[in-house]
Amino acid sequence: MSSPVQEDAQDYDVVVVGAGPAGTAAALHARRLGASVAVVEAARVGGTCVNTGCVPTRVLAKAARLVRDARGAGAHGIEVEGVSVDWERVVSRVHARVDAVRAVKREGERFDEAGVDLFTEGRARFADPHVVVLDSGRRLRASTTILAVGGHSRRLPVPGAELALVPEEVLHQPALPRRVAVIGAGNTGAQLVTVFSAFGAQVTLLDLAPRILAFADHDVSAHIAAAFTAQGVRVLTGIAGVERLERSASGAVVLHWLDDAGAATSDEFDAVVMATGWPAAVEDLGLEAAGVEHERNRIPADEHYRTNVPHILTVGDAIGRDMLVQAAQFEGETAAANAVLGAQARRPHELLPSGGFTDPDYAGVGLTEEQARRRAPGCRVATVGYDALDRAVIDDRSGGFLKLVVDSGRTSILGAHAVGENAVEVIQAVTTAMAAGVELATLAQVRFAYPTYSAVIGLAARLALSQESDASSLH
Ligand SMILES: Cc1cc2nc3c(=O)[nH]c(=O)nc-3n(C[C@H](O)[C@H](O)[C@H](O)COP(=O)(O)OP(=O)(O)OC[C@H]3O[C@@H](n4cnc5c(N)ncnc54)[C@H](O)[C@@H]3O)c2cc1C
Ligand SMILES: NC(=O)c1ccc[n+]([C@@H]2O[C@H](COP(=O)([O-])OP(=O)(O)OC[C@H]3O[C@@H](n4cnc5c(N)ncnc54)[C@H](O)[C@@H]3O)[C@@H](O)[C@H]2O)c1
Repeated sequence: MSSPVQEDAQDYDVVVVGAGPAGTAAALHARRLGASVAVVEAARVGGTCVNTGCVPTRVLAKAARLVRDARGAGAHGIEVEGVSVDWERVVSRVHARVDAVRAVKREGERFDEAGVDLFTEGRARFADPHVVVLDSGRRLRASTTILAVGGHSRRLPVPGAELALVPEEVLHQPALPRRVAVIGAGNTGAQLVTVFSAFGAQVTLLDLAPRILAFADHDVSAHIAAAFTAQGVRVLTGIAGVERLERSASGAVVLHWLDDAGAATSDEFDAVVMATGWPAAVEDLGLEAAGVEHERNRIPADEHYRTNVPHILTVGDAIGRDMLVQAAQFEGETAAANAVLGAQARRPHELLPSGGFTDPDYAGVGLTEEQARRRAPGCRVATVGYDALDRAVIDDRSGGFLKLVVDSGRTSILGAHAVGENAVEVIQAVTTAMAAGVELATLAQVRFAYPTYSAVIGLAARLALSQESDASSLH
């Protein structure tokens, strides 16, 4: 498609819109490949992950874990008195840690050092298929544009939704709410539940889906739901819908919903948080002016990250597929190679470990047991409970398990799913083995340092190799 003449526009080989993990990776890689590159960021460099997503959430998860450990210290003979949460200081620490991570990542400086022009003059929107205009009026013309605009939280379209918080607003609250409803039991909602619950709030978790963490392996989802319930969280899955929110005379928020039997129900909360999804930031991007087709929640892309307009690519959360940092970075680099070299690269492999920092942690990689039973008939499953793991017993953290899903010949690992202390790190170790093509028999012979959580991998691999029928376990 030829570009109309724009005398006043600055020319680049590649313009990247959005400087989150996907856009940053795309811009730096395109520059490494020799392109002239501009990156446009409307808010803070680093995007959702470092500024309002993974990093703040992880700081809160650490604080929640400290509260739990302080409350449980008596069992170790250590008396800790008067554990209380100073919300203001928790929030200050979150901001300080975000700044510390930003200082290490140095994204702005890295653009500068690499020779990438960074423009932070507001939002970019297409004027035509080759030109974006910034809020400042600056015009950038590109041979290729990579859209790495990410997504945003959303309020449900129900009356009174403005009374609810979205996740990034939690830190703006002047005080810790005492009664909290979290709507949405995905990764975001589940992590908020652990934080609020550890900090002493009464928490209700609601979801339309029949189970929490609906994308996770069934056993993971069931274990986390049971742990939440044991911690005093009210877990309401399969609700028929949220109807409306109102302000009560006392200033509380009244949430009205239809329960799993369709009956009208309501309760009062000090805060209602909507963690109900993450649509792509397509509003006001001028996609129509560029001829880029999009859906309400995402910008569709082919396996090479091209939109329907071949010189406009899209990566990261905007595609609405994996929505994880570890996916965004790979996608950014792959799209940059396709943009600059005219290559037809795809993502290197399908393995994408992920997890959440709830109490207990959960994580997974590859096929869930349900997926494997559909796609790989005869597959086998070996589950080892943390109660068979010395380190977990030593630490008195024996709730949890590692499940390995292997092929019918007991050669390849198809998936791994864990709940419990250090579950995310355990799954990362299995992912490394899977990515290296390590066979089950080799994994079973790996020596694991004693006493470690990752030793559960060796136990599960040996169980998977030895068992005559599947689904036996060391629980
Ligand atoms: C609460 C929370 C916790 C999370 N925790 C984790 C975790 O632990 N691990 C994990 O892997 N993932 C986590 N995620 C997901 C992770 O943050 C995203 O997958 C990742 O940030 C996606 O990167 P991205 O570059 O595609 O988008 P983003 O990081 O959202 O970056 C997009 C950027 O584009 C900018 N932008 C948008 N439109 C325009 C425009 N028109 N002009 C200019 N700039 C624009 C935005 O300002 C933003 O900076 C979490 C998400 C949330 C919400
Ligand atoms: N630790 C991590 O890796 C991490 C943490 C947070 C977010 N993320 C990623 O960010 C993205 C967004 O996550 P998220 O949890 O915000 O969204 P999500 O889309 O993953 O989950 C939203 C949940 O809200 C529920 N929901 C939607 N409408 C509802 C309604 N009307 N009533 C009740 N429930 C309703 C859905 O059933 C779903 O369970 C995901 O892809 C996620 O993987 C990752």
